[in-house]
Amino acid sequence: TQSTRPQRLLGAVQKNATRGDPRSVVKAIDEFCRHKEWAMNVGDEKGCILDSVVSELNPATVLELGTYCGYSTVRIASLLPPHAKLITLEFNPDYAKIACQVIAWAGLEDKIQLVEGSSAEWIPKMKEHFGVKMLDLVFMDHWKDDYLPDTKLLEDCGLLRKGSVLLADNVICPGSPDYLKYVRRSPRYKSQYFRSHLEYTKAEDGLEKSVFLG
Ligand SMILES: O=C(NC/C=C/[C@H]1O[C@@H](n2cnc3cncnc32)[C@H](O)[C@@H]1O)c1cc([N+](=O)[O-])cc(O)c1O
Ligand SMILES: [Mg+2]
Repeated sequence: TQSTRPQRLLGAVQKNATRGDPRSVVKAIDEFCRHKEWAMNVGDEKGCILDSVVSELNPATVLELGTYCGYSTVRIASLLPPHAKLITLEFNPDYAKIACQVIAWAGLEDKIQLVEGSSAEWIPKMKEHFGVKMLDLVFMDHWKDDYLPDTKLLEDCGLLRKGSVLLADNVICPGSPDYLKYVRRSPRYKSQYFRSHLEYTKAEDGLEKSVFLG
């Protein structure tokens, strides 16, 4: 039977990356996507912006929406301090299976909790189920139409505190216009656009970093 692109991406990790070395896993995926098959990872260029936001924030609790193959999951988790936790939500079981193996190859299972399920279902369960008090960082990279409703859900569930950071991928391409308008207009956020390019291409894209002001 035919393999899927995520399966081929995992194969490239297992072939070219060193077990337990997250940076080699990130590199292997970027090489695969740049030279073999494009895939919707945040990628190396926007990934550097992601790295700088994570490193500067030094978050204890991170939520990622949309794991896909686990590229940004591994990228973020490799920069977290010792007792920090990253919870990542993925509702496609096939993608979740691949991401789980990519995370294991990177040796980051102890820092990452991969949950197979939807943001709508699991955001309201964050506190009771994971003992999460507040989220320091939310990385949004799931369906672009869900960025805004999920942001409002995070607010309503009391998961954001003064200083919590929302970092959204693809605010230009494919774009999330309603989300962008909301965070840029709302007095409750201080928003900043980091201009970059769509992963592995020359098209414009960027990340929007929005600090919740409480
Ligand atoms: O469409 C894009 N991303 C959508 C990503 C979606 C991923 O998040 C999961 N998901 C969705 N709602 C969910 C709710 N809850 C959990 N997982 C969820 C999907 O199963 C998928 O794994 C995209 C597209 C391009 N592009 O150039 O076309 C570039 C990018 O960087 C992109 O991120
Ligand atoms: Mg993306």
